[in-house]
Amino acid sequence: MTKVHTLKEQQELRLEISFEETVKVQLMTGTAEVFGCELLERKEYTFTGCKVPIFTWHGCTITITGECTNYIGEGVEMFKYLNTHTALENIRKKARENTNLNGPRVLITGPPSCGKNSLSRILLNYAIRMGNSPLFVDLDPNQNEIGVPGTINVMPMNKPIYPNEGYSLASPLSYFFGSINCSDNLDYYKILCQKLAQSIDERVELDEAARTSGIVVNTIGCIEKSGLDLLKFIIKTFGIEYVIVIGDERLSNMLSNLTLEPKKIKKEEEIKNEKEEENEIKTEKEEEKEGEKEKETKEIIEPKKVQIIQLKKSGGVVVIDEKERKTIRRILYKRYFYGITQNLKPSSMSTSWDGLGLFKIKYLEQAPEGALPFGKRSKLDPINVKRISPSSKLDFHIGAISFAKSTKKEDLLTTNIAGFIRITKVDEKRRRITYISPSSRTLPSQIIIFGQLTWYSD
Ligand SMILES: Nc1ncnc2c1ncn2[C@@H]1O[C@H](COP(=O)(O)OP(=O)(O)OP(=O)(O)O)[C@@H](O)[C@H]1O
Repeated sequence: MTKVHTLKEQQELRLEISFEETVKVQLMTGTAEVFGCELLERKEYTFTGCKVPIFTWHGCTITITGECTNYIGEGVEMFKYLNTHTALENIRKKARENTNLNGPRVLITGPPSCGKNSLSRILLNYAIRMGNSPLFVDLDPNQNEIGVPGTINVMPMNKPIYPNEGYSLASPLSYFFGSINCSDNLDYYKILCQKLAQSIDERVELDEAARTSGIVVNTIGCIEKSGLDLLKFIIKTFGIEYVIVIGDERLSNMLSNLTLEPKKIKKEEEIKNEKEEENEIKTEKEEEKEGEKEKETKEIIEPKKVQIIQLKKSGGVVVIDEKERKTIRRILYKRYFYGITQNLKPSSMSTSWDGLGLFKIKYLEQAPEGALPFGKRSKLDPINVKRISPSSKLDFHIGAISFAKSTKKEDLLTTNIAGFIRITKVDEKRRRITYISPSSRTLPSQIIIFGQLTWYSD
């Protein structure tokens, strides 16, 4: 059954489509966008198992074919989201004009299901529409938008995130945490965040588009106690200058006094040399310029206050319960192995396990602080990995193919990942492993790391 919906300016048609239904959407007249990505007129978009807001700035007519819950709401928050984008765009403009300045480093936080991921998409899409190539950092191992669950990732974004396709899995830089909960090993999670942040700093140094476009960081929804400490750690590690807090004034307050240590400090010697070079008699204009330069250097050296931007949750955001999250994670694995539109067939391969290096990350139970004498930390190493022998216990496990150059613990745990396989069968008698992989080529590395991730059904 096809239904026509007419939207007035700044209204939003909100669709809630179950995993069993498929719904087709067509923009017939006017303009409309989904999470900031414009819909093309008359193009048919197919959605299944998701919540989709179709927003219009100036009014439109849309047809919906298929069964779903839907209603029209006022997209009042979109105006504030657009204002936020405009402010970020101004910072990018300044970065393009002045190589001493960088594009904005933005982090989005708030309680679970408040619209963090949706706002990340909106800000990324608006930035891309203006010709920027921001880096998108997804630090949520529970429901990672870029990679599979259990990973944290960064990806340069230079084409829109299409409404029914999500993020292309083209070239993310992935680190394998191996669990969907950061709290399973906070120390290890933090080390991976540091590695990711370091890679971003290196990229920003070399890539002009990344330098001026900045980064957008999506975080986990845990904001109490250790979650709050983790959030502060992430803000410092990634040098976040702008924190967008959705729908939680208390959190805004808790983050309000954060400062960043200066990253770029000009060495005294450098400054002295620059001054010596310019020891000629100066005109008034030159002196003025010099004053500005000194001010700039000073600004770089002084700790910078993190700015908090408080935004309201959109009226359309839907709370996702644990059962639905589980289904979404299964879909994310399926998307990895079967392609975004799930029309690819992964290769089923078999290999001898001789020559393979199989490792498992250990998630040690850490002694609660209260159980230790005051001021003492547990002596157990919280970050560990051990070599394992293949056994049928590995069936259905997700294995990360590591780029590690050695089997030293540090290399295994902190090297980025080439991709993933899912073990389908371990034949202990014949010493062979059967697995599926999105690529039919031989494994790019013999080192495979397992965590706690399994995927049972296709
Ligand atoms: N305006 C809207 N209308 C309808 N659905 C929406 C709207 N905004 C967001 N949603 C849906 O609400 C759900 C929750 O939003 P989102 O995933 O952005 O929240 P989140 O804070 O990132 O969640 P979490 O961090 O807990 O995983 C998603 O399914 C999203 O598609």
